[in-house]
Amino acid sequence: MARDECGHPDLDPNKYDADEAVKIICLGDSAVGKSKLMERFLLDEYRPQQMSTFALTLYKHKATVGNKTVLVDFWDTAGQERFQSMHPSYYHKAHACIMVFDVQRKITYKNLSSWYKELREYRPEIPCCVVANKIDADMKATQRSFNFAKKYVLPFYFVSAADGTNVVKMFRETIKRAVEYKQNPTDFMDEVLQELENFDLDRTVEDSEGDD
Ligand SMILES: Nc1nc2c(ncn2[C@@H]2O[C@H](COP(=O)(O)OP(=O)(O)OP(=O)(O)O)[C@@H](O)[C@H]2O)c(=O)[nH]1
Ligand SMILES: [Mg+2]
Repeated sequence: MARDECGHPDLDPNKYDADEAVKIICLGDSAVGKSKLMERFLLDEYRPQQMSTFALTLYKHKATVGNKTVLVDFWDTAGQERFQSMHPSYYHKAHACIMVFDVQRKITYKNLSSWYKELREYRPEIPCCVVANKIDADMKATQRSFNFAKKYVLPFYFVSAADGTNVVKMFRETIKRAVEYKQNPTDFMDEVLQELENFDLDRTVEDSEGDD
């Protein structure tokens, strides 16, 4: 696979006429609705059939944050029945994470701690949010309290991929946080990467100025 200057295969903002590029990953047990949420946001479409994600699906999306055009790479993978580790490359250089559970299946909420633990092993500092999906099927769920998000001070959303409740809001806020993180990383390695990217950009500008 071709690698670009940011080190991501295909995540080169110049190629897509964007000012910035971010990678957002999605975690959670199988069948919690990760793929349906992406479909709802990206295609404004919801097909109710069950089809588990096989390996990896990548979606590209152009967003606007402030006055900047942002290229977003969404990574969607199958959540598996029991918790199993993701391949480290899934986490590699991610700028934000969406963690999903199904309000109708308690086990998927319980398993958030395993997902979160693994996320923090690879990406200790990136923004992460917790998403309670399928509230259309259980409206009472919104009255229950889910303390996981409070415990780790993470934004929390009640959503429905089926009827669209809160989906756009959740994705937009996550994209914004991903961009903020990329521009002001708090993880040492990410700071270095951002410096290198800025350095490359400066050099490109200087090079093109030299051409005149
Ligand atoms: N009622 C309801 N059902 C939903 C909602 N979102 C997803 N589903 C259903 O839940 C099932 C699983 O959805 P997927 O999006 O495929 O789940 P996933 O998390 O991507 O699953 P894996 O790819 O196996 O990890 C499908 O049958 C969907 O129709 C929702 O908001 N409400
Ligand atoms: Mg899926």
